[in-house]
Amino acid sequence: MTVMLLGKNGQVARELQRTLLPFGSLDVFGRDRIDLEKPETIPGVLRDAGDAIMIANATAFTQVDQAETNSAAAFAVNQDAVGILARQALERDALLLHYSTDYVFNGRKAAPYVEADETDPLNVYGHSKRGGELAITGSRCKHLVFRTSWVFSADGDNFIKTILRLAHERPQLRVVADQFGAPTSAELIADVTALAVAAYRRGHLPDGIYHLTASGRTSWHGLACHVVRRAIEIGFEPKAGPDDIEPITTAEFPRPAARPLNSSLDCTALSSRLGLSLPDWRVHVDRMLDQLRTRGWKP
Ligand SMILES: NC(=O)C1=CN([C@@H]2O[C@H](COP(=O)(O)OP(=O)(O)OC[C@H]3O[C@@H](n4cnc5c(N)ncnc54)[C@H](OP(=O)(O)O)[C@@H]3O)[C@@H](O)[C@H]2O)C=CC1
Ligand SMILES: Cc1cn([C@H]2C[C@H](O)[C@@H](COP(=O)(O)OP(=O)(O)O[C@H]3O[C@@H](C)C(=O)[C@@H](O)[C@H]3O)O2)c(=O)[nH]c1=O
Repeated sequence: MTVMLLGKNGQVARELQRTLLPFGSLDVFGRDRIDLEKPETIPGVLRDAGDAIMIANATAFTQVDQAETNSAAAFAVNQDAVGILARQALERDALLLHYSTDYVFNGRKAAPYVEADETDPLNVYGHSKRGGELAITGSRCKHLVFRTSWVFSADGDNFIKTILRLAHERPQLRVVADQFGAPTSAELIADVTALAVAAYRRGHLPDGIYHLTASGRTSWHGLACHVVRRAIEIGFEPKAGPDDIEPITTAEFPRPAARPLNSSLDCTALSSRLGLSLPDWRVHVDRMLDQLRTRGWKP
C-alpha cells in the first residue's frame, strides 16, 4: 500500500511525512525526482514508481509576488501539474489529496467564506490555484482538497519568521492592518488531513473542497504584534517591540500582487463532519515560537 507524497521540504509536506505514515509506505517525491514545472514528465516518473492508493500533493508555486512575473511557472505547478496528478489518481483509482488557498477569493465578502462562495482571485497565484482546483473537480478522481490560509511552521519560510528577523534588524516595522485571516500551522493541516482521510475511508466524508484553518481571525499587523510580544516573553531580544509596529493600510505597502482584504474561511463543513474543534490561531503560533527558541534558532 503505497502513498505517493509530492513535496519533500515544504511546510505542509514535512508534516504530512509524519501524519500519512499510518496509511501506507510513503514514497516521497522532492524536486529532485519530479520537476512540476515540466508537468509532461509526471506520468513517466509515477509509472516507474508503481501503484499507489493515495497521491498527496503538498507542492505549489507559493511565491505570490513572483507569480505575477513568472505566471508560466505558477500555472505549470499549480494548475497543469495538478490536472495530470488528477488523471494519474483516476487511472489508479487512488485518492488525491491537495491544498488550495484563501487567495482564490477576492476578499470583498463581509463574512467568512464558505466552500460554495464564488471564487474571484485577485492575483496570478490565486488564479493558478483556482485552476488546480477545477482540474481536480473536473476530473472525476477521488479527491479531498483543503483550502487553507497564512501557513507557517518552524521549518519553513513564512511571515512569522520574516517578522522576527525584521524585528531583530530594525527598531520599527510597518505592517498592513486591513487584511484579515487565520494563521494556520502546517502541523494542524497535516493532523486534520489524516483525520479527514480516515473519515473518507469510513464513508463519513464525501469528495470535495473543504476549508481548513485555525479558528479566530487577525490582521497581519495583529499577527506581527502577537509574535513579537510572545517572542520577548520567551527570551528573544528584538530591537522592535509590539508598540514599534506601525499599523498601515494595504495601499501604504504596495506589492506586485494584490491580496484579499478578507481571507477568513468558514471551516464548519469539515469540522462538523469530523467532530473537531479547531484551535485558536494563537495556540500553534505560540508553539512554533517555543520550538524556535528550543532549537536555538537565530533570527
Ligand atoms: N504557504 C502559505 O501561506 C499557504 C499555502 N497554501 C497551500 O498549501 C500547500 C502547501 O504550501 P506550503 O507547504 O506552505 O509550501 P512551501 O512553499 O513551504 O513548499 C512548496 C513545496 O512545493 C514544492 N515545489 C515547488 N515548486 C516545485 C517544482 N517546480 N517541482 C517540484 N516541487 C516543487 C517544494 O518542493 P521541495 O520540497 O522539493 O523543495 C515544496 O515541497 C500549497 O498547495 C499552497 O498553495 C495555502 C494557503 C497558504
Ligand atoms: C514582510 C511584511 C509584509 N507585509 C504585508 C504584505 C502582505 O500584504 C502581507 C503578507 O505578506 P507575505 O508576502 O509574507 O504573505 P503572502 O505571500 O501574501 O502570504 C500568502 O501566501 C500564499 C502562499 C497563500 O496562500 C496565502 O494564504 C498567504 O499565506 O503582509 C507588511 O505589511 N509588512 C512587512 O514588513
